[in-house]
Amino acid sequence: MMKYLELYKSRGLSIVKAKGQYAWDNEGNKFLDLHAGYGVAFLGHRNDKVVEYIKKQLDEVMSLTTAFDTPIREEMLKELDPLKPDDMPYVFLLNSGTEAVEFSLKIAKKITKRKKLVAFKNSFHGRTAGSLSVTWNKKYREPFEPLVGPVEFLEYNNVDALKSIGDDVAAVIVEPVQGEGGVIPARLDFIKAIREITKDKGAFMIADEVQTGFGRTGKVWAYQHYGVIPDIVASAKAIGGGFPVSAVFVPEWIAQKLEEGDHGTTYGGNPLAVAAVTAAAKVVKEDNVPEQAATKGDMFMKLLSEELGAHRSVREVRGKGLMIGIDLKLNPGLAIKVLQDNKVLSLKAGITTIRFLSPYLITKEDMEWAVNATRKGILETEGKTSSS
Ligand SMILES: Cc1ncc(COP(=O)(O)O)c(C=O)c1O
Repeated sequence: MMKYLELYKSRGLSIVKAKGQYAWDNEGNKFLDLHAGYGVAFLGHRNDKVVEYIKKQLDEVMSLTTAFDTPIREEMLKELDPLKPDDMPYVFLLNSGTEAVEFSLKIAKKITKRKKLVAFKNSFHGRTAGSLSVTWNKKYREPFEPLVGPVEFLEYNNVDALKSIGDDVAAVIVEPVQGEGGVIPARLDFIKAIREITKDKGAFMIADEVQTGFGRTGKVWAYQHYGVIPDIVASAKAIGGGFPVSAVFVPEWIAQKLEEGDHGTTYGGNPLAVAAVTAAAKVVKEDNVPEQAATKGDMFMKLLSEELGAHRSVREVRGKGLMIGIDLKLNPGLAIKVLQDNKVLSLKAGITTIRFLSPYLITKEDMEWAVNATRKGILETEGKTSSS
């Protein structure tokens, strides 16, 4: 009998159905899904519009390289246009977040003709060679070295540290809110300083919006909270409405410097992925998703702070929009298990943070459900530590 390689620790659940912000296991238990497949299901599981578009496309063309035009691609470009990152009318589709980062780094290296990359402590950009090189966690990186380099890791949210960026740097890659690293929003002065210094030194500023992008933080793109415009935006997760697809956005001047063969992908931009992005873009606009994420995120964060902020093991409730972390002074593993026992799926970030990547459909009742389950998780964690 074959076995699946367990590179992710099993959560001990068999999920048989998911819709909106909920998932059901094989015993009929209903879960509030704030894990959402690492945030992929931000537009809700099996969003009606996304399912409709994929089904329609399945009946037309399923496999095709982007060397051939399709009506669905025309439609996608039209739907994405009002949502595109500022001044970035060119998009290229890939299949995963890590690939979007790989291509972004390649663009920067090719155009600047420089090799050095700058990333930040606690960053996460993926696990293929290029993206892994700019990922901070040594556990992921070291067994596979030498990777792509040289890479310098600077302290996140430290403006002074940016002074070491010289004119040998091809790109500075930054998450506007660090996700895997612990749900840490960048400070305004930090992002502004990155933009200024990269401009000054002729380096690219790459916004890794794989986790933050497409409405989750309360703006379509999280960099838009900071009043700057990066050179390249890498996106994935939410942009496919649940379908595996990623995207790299670039301005005209960069597009003009790229040529045939600079990057490629057999599956990237396939008609099903394109249909999914088209539908996802429609949903984001028609349902005012970023505004909903902003309002609901504020409400959820306020509720979590008010109800749980005073617990002795809670260090901070933080985030942007519906990207929320509850940072504990203890390991969050037990709390995440208790949350799951109370039918709320969440995930870990950094070493001490419970992370909620809620679909935008979350309701006030769902939030109360999550708060109560989190309280139980925190109390049990505190009980364990005080009695041990
Ligand atoms: C900011 C960021 N970049 C890149 C990635 C890698 O994406 P993927 O797992 O789709 O390769 C992730 C995944 O969590 C991420 O959060």
